[in-house]
Amino acid sequence: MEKHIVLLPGDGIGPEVTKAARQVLQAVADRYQHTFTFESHDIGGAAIDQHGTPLPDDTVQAAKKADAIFLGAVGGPKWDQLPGHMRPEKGLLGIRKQLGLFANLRPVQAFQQLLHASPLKKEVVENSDLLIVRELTGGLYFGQPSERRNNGQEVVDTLAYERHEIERIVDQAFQSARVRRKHLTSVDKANVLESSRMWREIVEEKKADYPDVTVEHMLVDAAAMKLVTNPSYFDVMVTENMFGDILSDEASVLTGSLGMLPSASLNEQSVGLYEPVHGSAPDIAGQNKANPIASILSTAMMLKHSFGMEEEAEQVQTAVTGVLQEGYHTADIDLKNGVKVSGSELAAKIVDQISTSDATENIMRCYV
Ligand SMILES: NC(=O)c1ccc[n+]([C@@H]2O[C@H](COP(=O)([O-])OP(=O)(O)OC[C@H]3O[C@@H](n4cnc5c(N)ncnc54)[C@H](O)[C@@H]3O)[C@@H](O)[C@H]2O)c1
Ligand SMILES: CC(C)[C@H](C(=O)O)[C@@H](O)C(=O)O
Ligand SMILES: [Mg+2]
Repeated sequence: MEKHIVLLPGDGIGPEVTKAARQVLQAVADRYQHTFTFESHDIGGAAIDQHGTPLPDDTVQAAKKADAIFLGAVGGPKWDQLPGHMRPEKGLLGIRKQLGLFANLRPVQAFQQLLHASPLKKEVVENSDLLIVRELTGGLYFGQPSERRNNGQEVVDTLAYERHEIERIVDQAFQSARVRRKHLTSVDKANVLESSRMWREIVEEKKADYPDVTVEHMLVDAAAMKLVTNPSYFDVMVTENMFGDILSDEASVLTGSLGMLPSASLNEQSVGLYEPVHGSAPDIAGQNKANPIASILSTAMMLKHSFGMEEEAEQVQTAVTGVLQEGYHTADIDLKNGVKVSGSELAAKIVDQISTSDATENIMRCYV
């Protein structure tokens, strides 16, 4: 198959992890005789420096024509003092909105090899395998007005949704639950927020269409607690944009590092942007310390969700697991008996497994 992939490396560790993602995609193309072509564009702080805007037009145009998009990360202290509309993060929010990427899938699985790397007890983390379905183009991130008023003495942000925006993300979550363990937890703050009460009503209406899925409602504060006390309770969680942002960083603790969590952002045509959940990590940028696994697993999501290449996606996941099994890890993973390597060394080991492994019968079920 021929596929054209737009790369948006961005800032901080973004370029380092994007390089790893590209190497993995190339290894998959070589192994399975696909042709993947790549084209890089600026976004975030890098785009501000080069073009004076966090989201140049040609980046959006290229992304619209691509078969899939990979994004590294945006942001950093260099641009933190810029006004809100000029910040690197606006580039990311802008591309999500312009491509209509409303469905953000964030799978979280505790790898057997890393159970001791979590600050949580092994017995708590074991068997965690959940999917956060985060609404990505509405809610508190995009509602208007969002401004300072009254000479800076007052401020407002707005949590707004139209019915159809909630319906489509809830449908997505039910569909995801259907192909997993058929247990959906809708997370909200219905004891306080009107938007959450409407969200609950819509989930209740939709459940008749998915009789095979068990659905429940949980308040976000309680969900945050249960996520670290009994994470294996959850299968699919669906929630508003901001709640999903916070819960997914919290959930990364189950895996041992934020550097492990991949994501896919899909629109109604299932065009996808794939990115690690983590940010630009300015504290370790340029030191070859960044864990590339979140990005590499994001390419597995791309292979599966945008290209329908299930076997290739499973191969990538098997390679990641294989390298972890051999004890290799980057500095963010706290393992006593492992072998600490740099980000590029870890990526090279994963690439090598993809290229040379003949383990097609021991291939992993693809959780991403
Ligand atoms: N999708 C994105 O582009 C994205 C996501 C989150 C934050 N950000 C931006 O990134 C900047 C930094 O934000 P932050 O520090 O709060 O969050 P962050 O995710 O960049 O980093 C949080 C912590 O996790 C570590 N970390 C993150 N990814 C890692 C990896 N792959 N390997 C090893 N360690 C890793 C960092 O070193 C840091 O200690 C901010 O400008 C923020 O807006 C961007
Ligand atoms: C950088 C920021 C705008 C972004 C978000 O909040 O969506 C990030 O935290 C994420 O999780 O992708
Ligand atoms: Mg986040």
